[in-house]
This record gives sequence, structure tokens and C-alpha cells, in this order.
Amino acid sequence: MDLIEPESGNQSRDFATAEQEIALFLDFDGTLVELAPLPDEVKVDRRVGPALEKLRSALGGALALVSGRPISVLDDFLTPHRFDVAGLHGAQVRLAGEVRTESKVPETLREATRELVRFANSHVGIIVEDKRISVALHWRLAPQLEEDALALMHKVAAKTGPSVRLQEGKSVAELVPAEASKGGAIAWLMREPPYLGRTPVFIGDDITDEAGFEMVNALGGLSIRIGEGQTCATRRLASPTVLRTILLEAAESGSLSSHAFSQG
Ligand SMILES: O=P(O)(O)OC[C@H]1O[C@H](O[C@H]2O[C@H](CO)[C@@H](O)[C@H](O)[C@H]2O)[C@H](O)[C@@H](O)[C@@H]1O
Repeated sequence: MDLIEPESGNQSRDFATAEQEIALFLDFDGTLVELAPLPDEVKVDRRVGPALEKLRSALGGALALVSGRPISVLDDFLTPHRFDVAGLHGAQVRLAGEVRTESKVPETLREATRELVRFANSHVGIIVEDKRISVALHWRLAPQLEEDALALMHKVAAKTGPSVRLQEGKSVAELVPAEASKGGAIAWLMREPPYLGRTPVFIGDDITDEAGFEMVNALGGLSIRIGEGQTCATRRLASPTVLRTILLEAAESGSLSSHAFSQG
């Protein structure tokens, strides 16, 4: 059985709209790919890009990546395949090959980034990922520095003002445009063809995905959390491997409904 039972109080349910056509939203790190020690080191199963292409066709085009990564980085990982993407936690959205929304670079972000780089330069294992519109501080290689790194991020976030918010993740904290969220990006896409009128399914693994889970729950869709941890998602899958198996099988068969995510 691939599904982990949800925590008590967070009821799994038979998905009432299982036969309806779905729109599929996929997180990247920890969902499509396993986590790696460094952001550049993730390995993408070479079957994933072609499988997602097939699924996109099967779903009438309604398939998008929803990630904290920039669109350009996801393109590089999945090259030569190109998908609709909500990147940078929703700060940018590409639909049908065109970037349709993109947050401005918050004015205070450059100074904040410099402060984070100073910290990284004096602490082994701390990494700054400058994503232009957002910036991430990673401590996966120095878990003993988590408390210090988080304290710094809170201090820097307080100085950056209301245009920026703090987004925590797995061994990472990020400063992102305040208005951006994965939930907002999913809602935006759901108002546009080919997503419009479909039932959203969002699969993620992280606290950064909770806003997306909340949104698809509100829209009557299906939210699926990969792995353990507190969540408002209504279903779980054990691992990225389990998800990839489901997606590869669905691509092979040429169809995907929400039933695929509740196989026992
Ligand atoms: O929304 P996602 O697609 O899940 O992206 C979230 C962040 O993922 C990346 O960081 C995480 O994955 C790294 C590689 O496995 C790992 O080393 C790190 O500890 C994780 O936090 C990425 O680097 C970030 O930019 C994304 O926001």
C-alpha cells in the first residue's frame, strides 16, 4: 500500500469528482525529484520529462509545475521539455510559453542578500541561493546552524519591510515577494484555459506547499502531501518514487484521473 494514512483529524476522503477531468499541479523538489545536499545536485529521472509531456496531452494541456525554483532553473533541469510553471513560490507564472505574471524585485532585497552572503562567507556549510526576485538561505550542510540561520532570516526579513515575506522550507528559509504564493498562482492558472473548469490536483512535500493545498481544497480539488509532517493536504503518498511510478504508469496508459492517486 503506497498511501500513508493521514493524521487523525485530517480525513482522507473518496474524491467525489474522481471521474472529472483534472488539472495537475506538481511541486518539484521533494516531489518530482528526491532532495539532494545542494540545490544544483538534484537528479531528474530521464523518464520524467517525456512522461509529463504525455500527461500534459492526456490532460488537454492542464499540467503545470509549481515550485520555489525560478522558471529558468526548472527548464534547465527538464530540458528539452518546457511546461507551464509557477516559479519562485508563485512570483512568476508562465502559461503556454509566455511569462504572464512576474513580481518586481523588492527594493530591499539586494541589501538583504548582501547580509546573507556575509553570513554564508563566515559559516561553513551555509549557502545563499540568489534567485533575483527572491533569495534563499540554506543550512542542509550545516544543520547545527539552523537556529542562527533562522534568527538571521527573521532579523533580515523584519528590515526588508512589507514588500517581502519569510518563507520557511526544508533546511532553508527564503525572502520572497509578499504577494506571491503557490496558492495564488494555482488560483490564477485555474482561471485560464486549459485549466479553467477542471478539478485541480496539487502534489507537494513541504510547508511551502501548504498554501497550494489550501487553495485546491477550497476549489474542491485534491491535495496530496509526499511524505510525513503536519499538513492540510487530504491525502499522502510515501515518496517521490511512488509518485513517479504513478505518473509513469499513467503516461504509459495515456490517461490520468484522481483515482490514480488513491491506488492501494
Ligand atoms: O517548491 P519546490 O520545488 O519544492 O522548491 C523548494 C526549494 O527547493 C530547493 O531547496 C530544497 O531542495 C534542495 C535540493 O534537494 C535541498 O538541498 C534544500 O535543502 C531544499 O530546501 C531550492 O534550492 C529552493 O530554491 C526551492 O525554493
